Amino acid sequence: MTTQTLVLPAEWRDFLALTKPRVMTLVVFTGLCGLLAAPVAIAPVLGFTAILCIALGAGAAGALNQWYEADIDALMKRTRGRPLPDGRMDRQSALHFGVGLAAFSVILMGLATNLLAAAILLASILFYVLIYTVWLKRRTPQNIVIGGAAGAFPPLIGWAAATGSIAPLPVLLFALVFLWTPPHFWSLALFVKTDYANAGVPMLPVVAGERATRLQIGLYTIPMAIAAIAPWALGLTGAIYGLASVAATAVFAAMALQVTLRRTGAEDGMRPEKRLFGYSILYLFLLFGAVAADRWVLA
Ligand code: HEM
Ligand SMILES: CC(C)=CCC/C(C)=C/CC/C(C)=C/COP(=O)(O)OP(=O)(O)O
Repeated sequence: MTTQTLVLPAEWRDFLALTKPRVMTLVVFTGLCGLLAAPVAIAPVLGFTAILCIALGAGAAGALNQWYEADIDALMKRTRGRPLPDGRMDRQSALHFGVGLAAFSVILMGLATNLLAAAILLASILFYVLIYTVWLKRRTPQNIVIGGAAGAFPPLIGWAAATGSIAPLPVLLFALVFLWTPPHFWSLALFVKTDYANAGVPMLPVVAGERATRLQIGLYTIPMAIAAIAPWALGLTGAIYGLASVAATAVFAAMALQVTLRRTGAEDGMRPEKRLFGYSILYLFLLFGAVAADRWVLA
């Protein structure tokens, strides 16, 4: 299989895989909801273009991330089937694809909407590729705390595309995704710890151990919950978001508390950790859906 694929040119499916399409659906959704929550109606064609640019920019960032880390991806079970470590694509194609797509997305964003949206899009691509992937990921277990900011920019980009400015609501949505990232990632890291240890990536459970990681999940959930409920508490959103954020955050907090209080997950195959990780994704979909619904359903 590998010998045959080595001589084949990469297929479009491999280029698609390079963009990490599953993770990026939520990134794009938060951008879309940031755009929809803005108090001005953007022309549909421009709104669509802005979201397309976020998708292409996020995809470009994913491709450049895979270009840079083909070596560690080859060492992890979860990632070794990706186009580069599996030998289905050469590194130069991935680099050209990533740089080309990044440039295209930022330029198109600037032309279709405004410079502020284009600048934040460029900053998030650079942040994910340079700050997270190249600089922090292999050096410190705080990699995802700082680097995670990259994934929190899309609501700001969406809002900026619609309004040309930023405001308290998208800043709080940025804070929500920023503070959500540690519990999201560390709950997963608890059950794929061996993979990271094998690849020599200093993720928190590898470096500080399981107990410390569980505690950090619990600790980050507190400011995350405050950021989640703040938009409603401050009167920036309405009842739909208020109800959704309080209910969904209570469930998140209960799950995170369970994970925090356990000493080990050895006896049940890390079921609560897997449940928290899965729910973390649904949680952001729910909250961002509610922000947009509040503006459009109750308008
Ligand atoms: C530095 C920050 C983050 C790290 C290290 C991280 C890491 C991961 C990893 C390793 C996975 C496993 C599955 C896979 O590779 O497909 C995953 C899944 C996922 N992440 Fe994150 N993540 C981060 C931030 C985010 C952000 C900001 C979002 C969206 C707003 C997000 C959305 C998702 C989604 C939707 C999945 C599930 C994908 C699937 O169904 O396969 N992540 N994340
Ligand atoms: C332009 C824009 C909006 C960019 C957003 C990019 C971004 C921060 C996306 C979410 C984070 C993500 C895919 C983390 C994967 O971590 P990893 O790279 O360590 O995962 P891996 O081990 O699966 O490669």
